[in-house]
Amino acid sequence: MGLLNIIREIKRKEKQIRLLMVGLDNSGKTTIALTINGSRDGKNPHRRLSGSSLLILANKQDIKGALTLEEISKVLNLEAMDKTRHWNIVGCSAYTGEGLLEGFDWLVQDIASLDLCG
Ligand SMILES: Nc1nc2c(ncn2[C@@H]2O[C@H](COP(=O)(O)OP(=O)(O)OP(=O)(O)O)[C@@H](O)[C@H]2O)c(=O)[nH]1
Repeated sequence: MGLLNIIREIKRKEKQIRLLMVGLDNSGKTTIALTINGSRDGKNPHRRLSGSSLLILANKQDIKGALTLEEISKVLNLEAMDKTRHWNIVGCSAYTGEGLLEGFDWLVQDIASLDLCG
């Protein structure tokens, strides 16, 4: 199922997803939000993050010399994360759109699977 279909399905079921996007200054958060859905961005982070899905977008992969996923995983020590945490790291470019669908597709599917279990 494509991302748009999944989003439509969630809307049809009147479900809401709270998305908190965190990143370094100038990392491309706004550009990703604009590329994905137009002009909305999240300025109201929700406090209850426990049990939430974590998607790490390694943006600007179109730039030569950008850190690889392996390098970023190592720096962030992702493997040491709590094993109950659902997480994924995806390389992307908000300029070309590459990887964004894959990343958000995983996020939506993962949230849907958590919802079914919970
Ligand atoms: N080459 C390249 N540049 C990008 C990409 N995404 C964003 N940029 C550029 O990076 C700069 C910062 O992008 P923003 O989307 O404003 O970043 P931000 O994370 O919202 O920045 P802050 O508001 O400082 O937190 C802009 O000049 C964008 O055009 C990308 O995938 N590739």
